[in-house]
Amino acid sequence: MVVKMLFASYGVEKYSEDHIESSTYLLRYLKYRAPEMNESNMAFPSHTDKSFLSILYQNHVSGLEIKTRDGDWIDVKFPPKSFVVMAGDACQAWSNNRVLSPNHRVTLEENGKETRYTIALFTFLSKMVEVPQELRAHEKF
Ligand SMILES: O=C(O)CCC(=O)C(=O)O
Ligand SMILES: [Fe+2]
Repeated sequence: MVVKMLFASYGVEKYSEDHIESSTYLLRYLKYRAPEMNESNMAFPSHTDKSFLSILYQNHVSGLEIKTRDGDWIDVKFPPKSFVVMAGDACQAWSNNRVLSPNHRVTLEENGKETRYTIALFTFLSKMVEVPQELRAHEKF
């Protein structure tokens, strides 16, 4: 569904079925216990995902931050029971840099007591990433 919407928004929906058929999936469960006294609150250092898309679901304990194109770190607010969809490096390559695969990290509240749980579903392409013909011109940065 997300792939269909993404492809449609760039006018290349006709490639979405083929893309979905070539997708593989990895599900990861993450547990972040609250930092102890004098322990770093950087629970997951800054990185980009290598996936095509990353779909995240968290419990009520926040902590995910994303770096914008302007270099500002912003907190990601998950409304209750919602998913966050983030582009990975393969999506940035596929879109010829139109979509940003953002740097992101997880920092926990200094005096927080609660454990953060996340479920992350990563989608990957089982073949070489190919930029659709329609997106090849006008490379965007
Ligand atoms: O726990 C999160 O919200 C992010 C996890 C993450 O960035 C990852 O597993 O690559
Ligand atoms: Fe990540």
